[in-house]
Amino acid sequence: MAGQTLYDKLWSQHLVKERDDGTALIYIDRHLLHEVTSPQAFEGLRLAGRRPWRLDANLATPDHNVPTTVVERARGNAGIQDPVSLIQVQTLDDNCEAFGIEEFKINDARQGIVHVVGPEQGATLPGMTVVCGDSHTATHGAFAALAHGIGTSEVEHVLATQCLLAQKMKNMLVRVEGELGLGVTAKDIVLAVIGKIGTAGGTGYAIEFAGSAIRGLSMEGRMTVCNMAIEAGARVGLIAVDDTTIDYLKDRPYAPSAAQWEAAVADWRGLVSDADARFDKVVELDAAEIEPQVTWGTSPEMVTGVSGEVPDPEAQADATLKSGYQRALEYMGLAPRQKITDIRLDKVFIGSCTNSRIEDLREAAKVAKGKKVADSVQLAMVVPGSGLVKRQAEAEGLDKVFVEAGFEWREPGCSMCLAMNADKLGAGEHCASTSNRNFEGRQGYGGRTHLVSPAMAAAAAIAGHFVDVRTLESNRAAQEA
Ligand SMILES: CC(C)[C@H](C(=O)O)[C@@H](O)C(=O)O
Ligand code: SF4
Repeated sequence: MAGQTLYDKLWSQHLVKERDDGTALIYIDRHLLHEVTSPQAFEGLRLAGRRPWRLDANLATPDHNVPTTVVERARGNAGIQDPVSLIQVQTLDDNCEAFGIEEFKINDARQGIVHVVGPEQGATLPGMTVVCGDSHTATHGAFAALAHGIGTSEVEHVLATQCLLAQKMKNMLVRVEGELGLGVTAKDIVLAVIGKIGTAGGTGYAIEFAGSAIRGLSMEGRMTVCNMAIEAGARVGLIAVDDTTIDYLKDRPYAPSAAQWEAAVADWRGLVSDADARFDKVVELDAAEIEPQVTWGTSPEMVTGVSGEVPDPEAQADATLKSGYQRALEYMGLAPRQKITDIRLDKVFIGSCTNSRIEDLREAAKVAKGKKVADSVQLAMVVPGSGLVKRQAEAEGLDKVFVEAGFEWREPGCSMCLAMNADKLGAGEHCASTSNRNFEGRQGYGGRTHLVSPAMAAAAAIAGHFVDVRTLESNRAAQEA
């Protein structure tokens, strides 16, 4: 028998029962909750007279609907101007209180985007099944956890039973070998993967990311990669356990300690695909060939290297592709063959569960240090992923670097990643954004999103248009030498 993939191992370790038709019941170790997808689930429990099955498996925090300005946040929930957002956040608080679920409320220092908070607390651990009513739960797979989004009715089911009806996925291996160029990051890797396989390329698969370029990433970088597996169509992204994983988790509040830590680590070491494991599909990329990526269209697969240009729809032989490109260029207000570096920005957003961790902020600050945001950029904002990321960044003086350069330094939340709170793009505005989705209206009605890495976003804020961050990096390297 062939060896097992990491996904196969995680699946079989959590399988409660599998039927002949392929439907299965799996056990869920960790359930994360936020205000958008939990209200009806709690209501369902209430109507059925049920209680959560295992309280300590649950952890909640509001993120999508929270305001991010200091003034509003100082007022707690009362600072939420939008009535619907206020109801959502207040309902989460009330439900967690009523059912006894731990919640990091709006002004708890540990509050933040649920996918930043879980790993930061060590609430996400290798070998776990992790679910949340949120598609970017794929992020947690960076820890060799089987993690994916679920719908609201499933949130209720998990709350009530700690189990989930699931179907086994196929196995895909995305191997990225070699060394990344200066200034090229995890975000560029995952955008390049999506550019290569498309937004439906991973449908039905659990993607394991492997190869020397992936092993060389920090946990922050690995989370960025797995975060966007869903944008490649795969509900699950995974990375095997190694020393980087283990070092990150040591002494985190929810991680095991003392003798239990040693036992856990011994166990976690086995969370790798066997050498003879078989994958249904294998995709390979050469890290050295990956440029800083910029999306030009209205889907993450509409992406190219910064040295490239907007494609010409007329040059597409495929009729569907041609009309898709035409529509995207029209919405984005871009011309065929326009150089990527000629795209001018109105706003810059550094944040979201893709890129709001400490390393992301460090990379952006490195670029912004001693520079000024271009006059033509109306708003450049940095939104840390959690209160603890914010605190760490302030301890390192990153907030000062940003503020001196003309960026706004905000309170943690999903912010301008999606138009569910006060931070929005106006119609027609171009935004360099470190988030993960760029479809029409994602950041505000008529808004035009360009997905990039934190360093690329910071560089665009300074220049007022996209610039190749590698030229800045090589300048700096030359100066330091
Ligand atoms: C609101 C939530 C259900 C949604 C998701 O599932 O991903 C959001 O987080 C997003 O990024 O679009
Ligand atoms: S930061 Fe964006 S992608 Fe992440 S959970 Fe919030 S809205 Fe979804």
